[in-house]
Amino acid sequence: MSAVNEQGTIHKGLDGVTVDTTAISMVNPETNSLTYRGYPVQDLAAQCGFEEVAYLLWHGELPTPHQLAEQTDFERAHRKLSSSLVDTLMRLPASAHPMDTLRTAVSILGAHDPVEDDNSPRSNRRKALRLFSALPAVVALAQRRGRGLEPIPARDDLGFAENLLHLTFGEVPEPPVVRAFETSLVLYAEHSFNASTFTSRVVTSTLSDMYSAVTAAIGALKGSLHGGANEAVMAMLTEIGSPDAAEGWLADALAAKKKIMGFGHRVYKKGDSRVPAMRAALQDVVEARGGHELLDTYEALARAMLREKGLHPNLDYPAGPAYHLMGFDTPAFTPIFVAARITGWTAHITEQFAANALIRPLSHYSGPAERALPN
Ligand SMILES: CC(=O)SCCNC(=O)CCNC(=O)[C@H](O)C(C)(C)COP(=O)(O)OP(=O)(O)OC[C@H]1O[C@@H](n2cnc3c(N)ncnc32)[C@H](O)[C@@H]1OP(=O)(O)O
Ligand SMILES: O=C([O-])CC(=O)C(=O)O
Repeated sequence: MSAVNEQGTIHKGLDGVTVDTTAISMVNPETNSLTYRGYPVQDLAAQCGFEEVAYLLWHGELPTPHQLAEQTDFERAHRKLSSSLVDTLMRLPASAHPMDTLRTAVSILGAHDPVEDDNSPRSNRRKALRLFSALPAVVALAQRRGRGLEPIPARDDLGFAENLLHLTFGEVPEPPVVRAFETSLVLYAEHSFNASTFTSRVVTSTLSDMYSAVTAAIGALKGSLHGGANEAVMAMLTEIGSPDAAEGWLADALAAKKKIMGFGHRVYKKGDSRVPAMRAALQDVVEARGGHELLDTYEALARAMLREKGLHPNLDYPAGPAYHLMGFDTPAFTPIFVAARITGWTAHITEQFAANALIRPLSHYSGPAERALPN
């Protein structure tokens, strides 16, 4: 929504404002499409591993086998968290949300990086890979801790997605579940100037460091209007309970002026480009694991929402129930989003450093006119 006053147009929420260029991804709401460096995201999800997509986002091209092997060697060698980091994370209050654990972990990783203040492209490339490598162990630690379990060691014979699943569950699930999980990582990896990515670019624009920018981005992603919606979707579907209850539940929620989690989007108005691929991945998980009633509830609510509000699901809508059926506890959902989006965030931080301008918008003052202090 924008409003004009004597000081110019106010673009509340920066709605519709183009603030910079990016060569990383393109969201096209007219065609409901999303490309990473020119490649349609659904093609990447179908044909590429998450590590290749990470390389593409960082470097602009898909890797050669040699380039991928180099990246994989680094990633597998840096999966282990230091014992002091594990001790600190395990001492956080049991009530801490896993997103707080992740935010703290990134902050500590920054404090322990010996060249933290060097913002050269080479150094930032190393930092991005270091975060990418370490985050699965933090995601898994947070979920296991919630279940009263100790962390377990990474397996360096497994790919990124399989290793994250192994670290969480102590075993690698059946191939359809692994594929569905990897699809979700590819779909979650990048989405232009969304709120958390923009946050990371704002922090970067002051010439701060990558760890600070990522720490801030995690905070922005946690909110339920952004990444936190995948957790809120699961809470909502659980509360609805059955397909028959969806219509009545929605009528009550809309009458109470509630936002329905997992629906609507700032940019897409005709449907989120990533939903068809994630809906298919959810179907695969249901076929492998059961959950037909949950899927029917999902469909019943989506139908009612389209009819009542004309709103389509966003990526968080299928991702929430898919993660639930894979066995993740709900508070692990947004942390998984972080483990995927670290690729997009760090690509944007690097792009921002390469052509930086301090991000500092204006505001229209609406407080009292200038006045004298009381005597
Ligand atoms: C990966 C991601 O981050 S995707 C986004 C995840 N977030 C969610 O799923 C949370 C639920 N969705 C929403 O809150 C919104 O759709 C947002 C925040 C994603 C986008 O919001 P905006 O672009 O600011 O649109 P805004 O909130 O102004 O909505 C426009 C209208 O649609 C309505 N609307 C939009 N989304 C919803 C929703 N999920 N439930 C109910 N009404 C909605 C608004 O109430 C508003 O109606 P009004 O004009 O009568 O007041
Ligand atoms: O683009 C947005 O505003 C939110 C979103 O879908 C994402 O970050 O993946």
